[in-house]
Amino acid sequence: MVCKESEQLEEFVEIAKQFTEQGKVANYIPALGRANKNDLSIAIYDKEKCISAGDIEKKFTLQSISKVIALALALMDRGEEYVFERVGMEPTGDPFNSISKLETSIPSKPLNPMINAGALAVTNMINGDTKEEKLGRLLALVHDMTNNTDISYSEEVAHSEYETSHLNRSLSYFMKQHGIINGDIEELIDLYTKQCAIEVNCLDLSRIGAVFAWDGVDPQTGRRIIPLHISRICKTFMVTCGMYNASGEFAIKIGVPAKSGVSGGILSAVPQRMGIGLFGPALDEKGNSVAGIKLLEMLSKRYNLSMF
Ligand SMILES: NC(=O)CC[C@H](N)C(=O)O
Repeated sequence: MVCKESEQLEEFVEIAKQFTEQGKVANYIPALGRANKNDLSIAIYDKEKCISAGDIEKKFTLQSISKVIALALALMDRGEEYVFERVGMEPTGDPFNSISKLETSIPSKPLNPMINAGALAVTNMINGDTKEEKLGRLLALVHDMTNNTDISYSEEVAHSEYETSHLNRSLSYFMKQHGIINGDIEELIDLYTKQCAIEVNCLDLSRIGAVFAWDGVDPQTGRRIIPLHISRICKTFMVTCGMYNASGEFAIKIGVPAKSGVSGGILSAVPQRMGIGLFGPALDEKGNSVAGIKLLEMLSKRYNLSMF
């Protein structure tokens, strides 16, 4: 399906773009620091059509958005009992990379799969004999959800994060000590950084959103990609933890399941209505796309998107 530029959407983008000046691009992963902070683009995908505004061909890495896809795969591979024995279901109220609650939570396990500790534990659960096979299986799921088999990962971004992932290594070693994860930590960090470096554009992201919006079914082809109960779990985590420690405010102001990443991408799934993919690399202090949130807020008000 071709995505058509929409004048109305373009107007919203122009207004939201004014907020990019208030944000900063992430630079703790050196390769992300080169993004243009004034970019803002969006694609909206539903059963009948796709509309867009801005440069929707531009590629960006999934970063934390990959956490929700890895969770779907781990749940398909291992089942709910196994996964939730090792990762909790509660929001943290802390930044995404916080280490503090790992030690103080009882039992000692990451509070949810959307923070880095939980995501590392989830990635460690993906089935496969080698890290290449695990990454291949994750990419295959992304290909199915987007209907785009060209998607791969950015070696540059993966390498850049791998070289600087000291905190993620610490989280992983802590969890290994506590029996939450097993295996070689360097292999896990290699897989996790490649997972985070999977490159998509807004259209791909909107198609992923549409699969979640239609409970695991691609609304275009009618093909089931993720079981209904797993899609529901993923969407629930998107509501409670998807925007890190801004999830509460996001639920009030926008009211749709969403997952953000430090590259500036936001994936949203409006149940039974649309998938939304947007990219705006200028981030607020919590690590969410500042103009992206403004744009979603305007769209939610205008089209009454809140599910609450
Ligand atoms: N919030 C994010 O997007 C974080 C993802 C990033 N790869 C990290 O682990 O730090």
